[in-house]
Amino acid sequence: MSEEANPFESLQEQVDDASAYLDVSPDVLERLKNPERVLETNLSVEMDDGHLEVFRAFRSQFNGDRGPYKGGIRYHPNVSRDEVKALSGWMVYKTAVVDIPYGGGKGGIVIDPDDYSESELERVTRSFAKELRPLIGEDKDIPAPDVNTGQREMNWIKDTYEKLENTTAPGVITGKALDSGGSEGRVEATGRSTMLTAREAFDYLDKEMEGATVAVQGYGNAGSIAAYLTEDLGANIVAASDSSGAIYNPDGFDAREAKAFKAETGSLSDFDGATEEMSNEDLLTLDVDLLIPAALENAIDGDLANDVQADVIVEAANGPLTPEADDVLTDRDVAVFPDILANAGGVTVSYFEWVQNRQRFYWTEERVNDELERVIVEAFEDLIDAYESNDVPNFRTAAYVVAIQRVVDAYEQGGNWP
Ligand SMILES: NC(=O)C1=CN([C@@H]2O[C@H](COP(=O)(O)OP(=O)(O)OC[C@H]3O[C@@H](n4cnc5c(N)ncnc54)[C@H](O)[C@@H]3O)[C@@H](O)[C@H]2O)C=CC1
Ligand SMILES: O=C(O)CCC(=O)C(=O)O
Repeated sequence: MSEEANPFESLQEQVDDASAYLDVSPDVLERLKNPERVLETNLSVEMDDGHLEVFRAFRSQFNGDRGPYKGGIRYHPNVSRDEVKALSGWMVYKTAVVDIPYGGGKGGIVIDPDDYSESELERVTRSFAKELRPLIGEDKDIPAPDVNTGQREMNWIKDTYEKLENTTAPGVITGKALDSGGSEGRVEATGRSTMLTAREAFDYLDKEMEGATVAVQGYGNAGSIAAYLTEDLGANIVAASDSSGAIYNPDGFDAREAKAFKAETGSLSDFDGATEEMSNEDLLTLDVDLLIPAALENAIDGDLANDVQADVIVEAANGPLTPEADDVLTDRDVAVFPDILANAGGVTVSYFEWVQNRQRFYWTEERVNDELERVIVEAFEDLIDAYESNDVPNFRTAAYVVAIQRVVDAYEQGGNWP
């Protein structure tokens, strides 16, 4: 196994690769590769037994040329400054490729939420919200969920912000519960964009989705929903994994039942729809029609990429392939459809949530899903146009060509400000 890639360096390499196909000056390129600012703070929080614990937390505001900074907040022991910088950069190019009026940001706390009670997590989250308060706002920076955060944490942040500001501002954060100003369809939105990208990709590549075999790495919000929506298209989910291991059934299993089993027991192991258990690495190298990495960065590195047998990869996770893996898979003609499009449903429906919050007028789930489908299909078409009209090596570079041009246009149209 090669040395773990630094996600921030991976992002920078992706931007460099695509900029070579565009007329971008070296100084503008520096802007495109580095965050505008990063908050790094220590949260001192009282635990249930009275002792104080300190948690390192970050918020990176990468680029705001196209609108307010936008992006999730992650709770994970491996959160680092460089990871948050990378994730915030990917948000810039994600919001640009689907052409919604946002920049990119991301935050995180170094914490394993499984080790803390709900009241401790609430105090940690409210403490982070207090630190974030000067930076965030409905027109400034709008956080959202990511790994290990969801409606509960978003509601705590909204409540803290509104109390400190003595106002109502539901659009300060997205991914909220419905009763707190959330949007229909947000919970499913990330997986839905992965399904839509896979559907469009199979169509473009003249592949049949009916009966296609699918393996999903990471069976959380993004992965499990991508799995059952792809199953609804006629595909056969044959393997899935979470942090405790992978399950497999060559004849396929019911993706919704697997999700319900994990929700009930906390893991996929012993799910009776599976015929065998396997390692996470074995799942990633299964001979399937479609592989959906939906866990964390660097799931597939250059070494493992040589063993990947899937025909098509659609990335639900952010940054699951290292640049070396990309090179190997490009050489091996494996079609990779990138994260910045394939998981953009989350931020797109976050945008719809924010629009609804600003208008105090709420949409039906059908309207949300129809608008999301329109956005993803149009973005897919833009990506294919860029792929076919530039001599780019793969779909990722094509997506960045589209996205970078939009960010550069917005920056240049802004004129000079010292
Ligand atoms: N939740 C959202 O709206 C969005 C999430 N994403 C990305 O999707 C990915 C997953 O996020 P969520 O589904 O929200 O998180 P989640 O916390 O709901 O689920 C993550 C899943 O990955 C599993 N996992 C962790 N390490 C693993 C490993 N080494 N092998 C296999 N499984 C492993 C966990 O057990 C869990 O089932 C992340 O890269 C996130 O940034 C991207 C866009 C939006
Ligand atoms: O919903 C959002 O605003 C951002 C979701 C997110 O963090 C992501 O797309 O990686």
